[in-house]
Amino acid sequence: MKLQFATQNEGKLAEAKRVLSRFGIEVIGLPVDLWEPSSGEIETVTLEKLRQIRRMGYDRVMVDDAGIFFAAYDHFPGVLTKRVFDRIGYRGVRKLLEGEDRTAWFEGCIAVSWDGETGVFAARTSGRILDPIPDDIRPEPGLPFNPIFIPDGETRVLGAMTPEEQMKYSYRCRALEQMAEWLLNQA
Ligand SMILES: O=c1[nH]c(=O)c2ncn([C@@H]3O[C@H](COP(=O)(O)OP(=O)(O)OP(=O)(O)O)[C@@H](O)[C@H]3O)c2[nH]1
Repeated sequence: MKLQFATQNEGKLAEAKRVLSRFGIEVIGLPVDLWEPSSGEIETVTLEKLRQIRRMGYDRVMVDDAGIFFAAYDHFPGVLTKRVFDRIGYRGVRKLLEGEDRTAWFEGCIAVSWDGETGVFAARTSGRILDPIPDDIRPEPGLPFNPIFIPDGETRVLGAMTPEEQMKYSYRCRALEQMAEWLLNQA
C-alpha cells in the first residue's frame, strides 16, 4: 500500500516511513507548501491542511500538524511552534523558560484522505524541558525540540534515544499506528 505524506518537514517524513513500514505501508513524501492558520487548535490546523491538499486534487494522502506547549505560557507556542522557533531559536527558549515551570507537552494530529474517506488521529506526549539548555545542541532536521525534551518517566532527552526507543514516547508514532490500523481496514 502506498500513501503520500504532504509535508516539508524531513523529520516527520522519516518518522512516518519508519513506523508505517512495519505495517507494509510505503510513504511517499509530497513537499507542498500548505497555508496554516496562526491560531486555534492543532486539530483545526490539520483539517485545514487536509482541505487544501484535497482541493489540489490529491487523495490517498496524509497531513500532520504538531506543536509544543509550555505550561508556563498556557497555549503557547502551540500552533505557532515552527514560526516562533525559527525566530527565537534555543537562545529564545532558554530566556522564555528561565525561572519558569519547565513542564511541556507535544500535541499532534494526523488526518488522512483515503478514497474520499477521512481519518483523524490525535495524540500527546507529556514531559519537561531540559534545564539548563546547553549551548552546543545539534538538532535533528525539522524536530528541534527532541534534544531538549525529556518525556515523563525518563531521565534522557528524546534526542539521546535510538529511533526505536523514541517510538515508545512519540505521540506521532501512536497517531501513525492508529492511522495504519484504520487504513488496513479501509483497503
Ligand atoms: O522536536 C520536535 N519533535 C517533534 O516530534 C515535533 N513535532 C513538531 N515539532 C515542532 O513543531 C513544528 C510543527 O510545525 P508544523 O506541524 O506546522 O510542521 P512543519 O511546518 O514543520 O511541516 P509541515 O508538515 O507543515 O510541512 C515543527 O516545525 C517543529 O518545530 C516537533 N519538534
